[in-house]
Amino acid sequence: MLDTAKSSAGSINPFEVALKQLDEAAKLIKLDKGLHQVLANPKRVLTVSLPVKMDNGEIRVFTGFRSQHNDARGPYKGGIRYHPQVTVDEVKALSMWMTWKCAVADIPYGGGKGGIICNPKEMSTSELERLTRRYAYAIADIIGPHTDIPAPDVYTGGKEMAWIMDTYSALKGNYVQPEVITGKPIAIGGSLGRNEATGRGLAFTVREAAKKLKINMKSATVAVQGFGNAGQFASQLVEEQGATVIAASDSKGGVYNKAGMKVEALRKHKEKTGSVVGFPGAKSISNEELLETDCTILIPAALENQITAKNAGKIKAKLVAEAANGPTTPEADDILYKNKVLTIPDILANGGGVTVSYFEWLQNLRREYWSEAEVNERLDRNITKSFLDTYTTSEKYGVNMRKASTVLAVNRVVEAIQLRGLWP
Ligand SMILES: NC(=O)C1=CN([C@@H]2O[C@H](COP(=O)(O)OP(=O)(O)OC[C@H]3O[C@@H](n4cnc5c(N)ncnc54)[C@H](O)[C@@H]3O)[C@@H](O)[C@H]2O)C=CC1
Ligand SMILES: O=C(O)CCC(=O)C(=O)O
Repeated sequence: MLDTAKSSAGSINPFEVALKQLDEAAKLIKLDKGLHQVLANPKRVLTVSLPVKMDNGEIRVFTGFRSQHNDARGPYKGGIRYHPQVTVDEVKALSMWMTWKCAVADIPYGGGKGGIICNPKEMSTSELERLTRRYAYAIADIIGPHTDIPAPDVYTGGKEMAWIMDTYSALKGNYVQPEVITGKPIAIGGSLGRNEATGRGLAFTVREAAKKLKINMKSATVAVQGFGNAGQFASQLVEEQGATVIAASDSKGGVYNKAGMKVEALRKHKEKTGSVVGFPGAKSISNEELLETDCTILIPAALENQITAKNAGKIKAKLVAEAANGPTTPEADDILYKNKVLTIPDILANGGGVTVSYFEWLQNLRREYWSEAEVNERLDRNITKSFLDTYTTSEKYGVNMRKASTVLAVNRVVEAIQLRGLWP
């Protein structure tokens, strides 16, 4: 049953979007009906109530979720999102996209995702710690180093991962188990390069797409929606390839300067003021206007359902590189394809994060530490291959990159299901 509540990203239900994308891929590869059903349903969705004592002494009960979509290729893997409008269907969609993402990256994981309905911006650090530990306690029996390995997502990061690792380790044998979670601070087993990995992977896919489209990165202009972990590093790394960032935004609004804005200066401004808004020399724009900016590369790096049938026809970029999960609806995909805008889909473009999470997990299991150069080289090799695999699939089927990446992923997951014999 579909949840009718709004998600973090508005009124379009992300799970309906994910199901439609699956339907389209299933049609292209003439997928068996039973297997289609298997893939349309997460294997398990856990909802938990999380009582937390707030700083003022009141008890508040939060709701949390963990959706485990498919583990045919390996343990469930995926981040945890804190947002006031998280819904169960959003988490289900995100877990399905994780299954496809890990298959496109060809790393041995399935897909999972978690979320808590809360507003972390209005909570103290100690309230967030009590909430995170309560959540870790509530999901401890379904996560684990070989079953389900969480990671950061919107409004979570190293500190939440550290609390989850600590709570899980204390509960399950009382010895340190860093391999239960990725995206940890370096001092407790995090990997060098993980913090930048989503943006770095995206920049590698942009480099490859620019070659195909014959875009000269030195004269390319960039608009980035969402200036958090993914958006900041993505824009910094495309800037390093020679491009100029002319528009950026966050939840409070956006800024535009035709002459360009240095990413480091934008980051410092956001660090100081809490937003990119008010960046010296730039004019204010809305998040909607940012998407329609006249630029070469558009990087949606915030939430789902930003490019829809309403505004897709107004996108002027030649290339859309999706750092966010689910920023484009299927109707908008068709419009962009018709208008010859190349979209590097989320499950390919932002796969750098989970790929380096995989490297972190390997390092933890072996109690090893890799250099940042080694992490980045491996990421480059891996994501470049995924880009080329997807591009070849899109040519083979004559479809856009989203359909190609979903077909590639579904074929890989189905092969694993069939070999293992996991029939319904
Ligand atoms: N962090 C990671 O490793 C990965 C993140 N992603 C995806 O990237 C996207 C962003 O995640 P992170 O950067 O990790 O989160 P974050 O919490 O670091 O940053 C989120 C940013 O989005 C902005 N934002 C929130 N609502 C917005 C709105 N309505 N319009 C414009 N901006 C808005 C926030 O102000 C913030 O700057 C999400 O879709 C996430 O699922 C995907 C793969 C990996
Ligand atoms: O690093 C990971 O395990 C997953 C990150 C994530 O949630 C995502 O790719 O959407």
